[in-house]
This record gives sequence, structure tokens and C-alpha cells, in this order.
Amino acid sequence: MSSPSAAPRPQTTPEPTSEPTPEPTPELRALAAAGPRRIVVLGSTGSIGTQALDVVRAANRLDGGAPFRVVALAAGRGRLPLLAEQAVETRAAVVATSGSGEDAQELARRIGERAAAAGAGDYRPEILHGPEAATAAAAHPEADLVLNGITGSIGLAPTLAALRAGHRLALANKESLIAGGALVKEAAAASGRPDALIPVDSEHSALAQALRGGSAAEVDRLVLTASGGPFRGRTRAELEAVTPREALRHPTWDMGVMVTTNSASMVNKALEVLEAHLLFDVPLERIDVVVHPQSVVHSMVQFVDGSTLAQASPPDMRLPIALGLAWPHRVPGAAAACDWTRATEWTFEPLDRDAFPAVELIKAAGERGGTHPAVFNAANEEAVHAFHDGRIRFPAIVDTVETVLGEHQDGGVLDLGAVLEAERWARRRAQEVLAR
Ligand SMILES: NC(=O)C1=CN([C@@H]2O[C@H](COP(=O)(O)OP(=O)(O)OC[C@H]3O[C@@H](n4cnc5c(N)ncnc54)[C@H](OP(=O)(O)O)[C@@H]3O)[C@@H](O)[C@H]2O)C=CC1
Ligand SMILES: CC(=O)[C@@H](O)[C@H](O)COP(=O)(O)O
Ligand SMILES: [Mn+2]
Repeated sequence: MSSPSAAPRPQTTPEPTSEPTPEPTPELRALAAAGPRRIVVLGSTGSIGTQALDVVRAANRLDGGAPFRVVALAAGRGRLPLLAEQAVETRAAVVATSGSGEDAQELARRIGERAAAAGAGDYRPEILHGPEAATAAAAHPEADLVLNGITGSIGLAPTLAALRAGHRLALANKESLIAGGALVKEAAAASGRPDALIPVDSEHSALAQALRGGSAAEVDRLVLTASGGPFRGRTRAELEAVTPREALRHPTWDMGVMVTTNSASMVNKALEVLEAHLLFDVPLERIDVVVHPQSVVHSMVQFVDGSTLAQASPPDMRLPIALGLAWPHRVPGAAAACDWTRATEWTFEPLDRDAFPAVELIKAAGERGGTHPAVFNAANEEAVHAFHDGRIRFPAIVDTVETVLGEHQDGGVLDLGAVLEAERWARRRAQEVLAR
């Protein structure tokens, strides 16, 4: 099978503007003057990772000094040439691959060749390899902030490692929060840092922006927007015939294979509802989803007096990534703004819960708590792989999640061992269900 993460990487978003370089804000100048923020980029070769490096490159070109310095990079083993190129460009002290010793040797060779060609022959980063490599990179002692752009719940150990090392965590890897839940929140609280956990997911970045400076009591509901994905408007019967290629044709975002497939099934929105609950402590019954096909309004907060605040910008992840890296500061020119001189239409419609039951399913799993959310995610990851392998039809992804969740017996303890054991069980059980 070809694993989803091994499929061709979607292109990153083009440069937003050819206008003159914007001026840095006083806050960003101060950040640079205090010494650049030292960052670790996990999943650096993916959609989030490459856009994060675009943000760093652009921000460091602003007048007033470089606000960021990359101290470590980590990726899988799928794109070693790109990882080597990134290492030489950033001069990261640590470069990690989840691959084997042979992969590490190939990475070192490629870095050596590229460094020599770039006139930086003395650049010799520490190279880490193996399943724990990203976790070690996340705990890098010189780091201030870790961006987790790994895909899947394999990102949980690095998420915990970053927080336990006392680093601020800019979190794109929503699966680690879903699987780890209270464990991740505890690690964030124990770090003693205000704003230890900064959301990078576009909806949660929007919510964090709308919630800044307010109080919990004034919030009535959170409203997450969903593009509707490529299958918006299809019935469940019609979804039986859709292909992996069609599932990867996202209408508004260029992203990795797993999150794109999850957008098509609404599993992404389901994960995001629970992510919002965990990040902002709003009960699940007060979190709604509305379909907004243009993906310009990234989410909304409805307040008790009937007011609603929405965050709007053209779909471009560089904005929430830049805010995550520079938090609480904004990076001028991170992405293009809305063009209000042109006629524009934003539309909103309800989610079809019969064709797309994932959101209801995760709300039930979230209410049951414990390891149920980890089981939801792990079963989904297995089912997505099976769909891309041609082993199942599209609706069987969420059907499999529902079956496995329905059988799950929570042991009543939530520690890392319990989460990992529940995940192992869910993956095994999902494989059995998928094979039927
Ligand atoms: N892309 C987007 O716009 C958005 C993404 N997100 C979330 O961000 C996360 C990343 O998504 P996306 O960038 O699209 O995914 P991609 O598939 O594009 O990238 C995944 C990255 O993770 C790396 N990776 C895989 N396994 C490991 C491992 N064991 N150790 C270290 N690195 C590993 C991959 O390396 P390799 O190249 O070697 O395979 C790659 O760099 C997901 O959780 C997603 O839901 C959230 C909002 C928007
Ligand atoms: C860009 C981002 O944050 C993705 O998670 C996005 O939300 C996916 O789009 P959907 O709204 O289709 O799930
Ligand atoms: Mn999102």
C-alpha cells in the first residue's frame, strides 16, 4: 500500500503579494531585539512545515532584525532531499528523521553535499533518527517554541515532550490533543507558561483571536466553519461511489493527504470540535459547525449579548502559522488580506448530519471521555489508509470508527500507557473490521 503521508506533497500557497516589504510592528522588533525566538519545526517537509519555513524566511527579511531562528527540524523518511535542503538553509543544529540508520546516513550525505555547494562546508548538524527522533528534537534544550506539524497521533509524544521541556507549543497536530486530551492539558498547565499551547489549526487560531482579552462568562457558543469538502451536497448513497482521487480534491486548501481526506469525511471537523472543547473549555453542546464553502470566515464566537465575532482572511495557513510562531504578536505581511474592493459572497449552510455523521459521533465519544477520543482517531487513521489502498468504500471510514468506538471499554485510567494501549487496540480492531 502507499501510505497517505507518502503521496505527493501538495504545493504550498504562492507568495501573497509582490508589494514592498511591510514594516515590522514594534512588538516584532522587540522580539528580534531580545534575541530571535528559537524554534523547532516538527513535520518540516509537510504542508504545515514548509509553510512555516516560508513564514520564517519572510519574517526574517523584515527590517529590524530576525525574529526567528530554527534550532531543530524533524520529519519522517519520505522527503530526505527536502529535509537536507531545509537543514542547510536554516543551519538547524539538530535534524531528525523517523527513518533508519541508513536513512540518517543518506541525510548526512545529502546535507554535506548541499552545504558544500552553498559554501557552508563546515555545517555539521547533529542527526537523530528512529521513532523517538522527533520527540528528542521537541525537547531541544535551546528551544523557545515548538511547532508540531506532524500528521497523526504519532505526534503525541513530541507534543508532550515539548510541553514538559517548558517550551511553548504551536499546535497544528490536532490528533495529539485529541488522543492525549487531559494529559496534554495537564502538561501545558504544569509548564507554568501562560499561553503554553497556541492553536495553529485555522479555526482554533480564529477562535483564539476572537477570544483574546475576554472572559469565559461572556461566551455563549463557538461556531466552527467547515468548507464542506469536495463532497458537499452528496447523499450517503452517492458517497459510496467516490474515489480517493476525488477525496483529495479539496475545494479551498492544499494540505497533506490525511487531513484532506478527513475534510472530505467531516472527520476533520469532528476532531476540531473536540479540539475546540479541549482548548477553550467550552462544553461540547455549545460548539456548533456551519458549512461555509468559501473558507474565508475561519470560525466565530457568539457572545451572550447576541454579538458574534468572526475572524476572516483568504484561506492561507501562513497567517495562523505566523501568529502561532510569534504569539501573541502579529507578523506583518504574513498573508494577503481580504480584498474589500471586489464584490464577494460568503455563504453559510447547515451540515448534513445524515451523510456526514462524524461530528455527532465525536461529541458522543468526547462526552464519554477517557480513551474514547484516542480510539476515534486511531480507528479513523487505519480506515483512511484502507480507503486510499482501495480496500474499502468512502462511507466505511466513519462506519468503521463507529463500530470500533461502540466496542471500546475504557479502563478508567488516563495516562500515556492507557492512551497508547487503547490506540493499539483500536488499530488492531479497526483492521479486523476493515477486513470483513
Ligand atoms: N496542511 C494544513 O493546511 C493543515 C494541517 N493541519 C494539521 O497539521 C498536521 C500536519 O498536516 P500536513 O502538514 O497537512 O501533513 P503532511 O502530510 O503534509 O506532512 C506531515 C509531516 O509529518 C512528517 N512525519 C510523518 N511521520 C513522522 C514521524 N514519525 N516523525 C516526524 N515527522 C513525521 C512528514 O515527513 P515526511 O515528509 O518525511 O513524510 C511531514 O513532514 C496534521 O495534524 C493536520 O491535521 C491543521 C490545519 C491545516
Ligand atoms: C486549514 C485548516 O485548518 C484545515 O483543518 C481546514 O479546516 C480543512 O478544511 P475543512 O473545513 O474542509 O475541514
Ligand atoms: Mn482546521
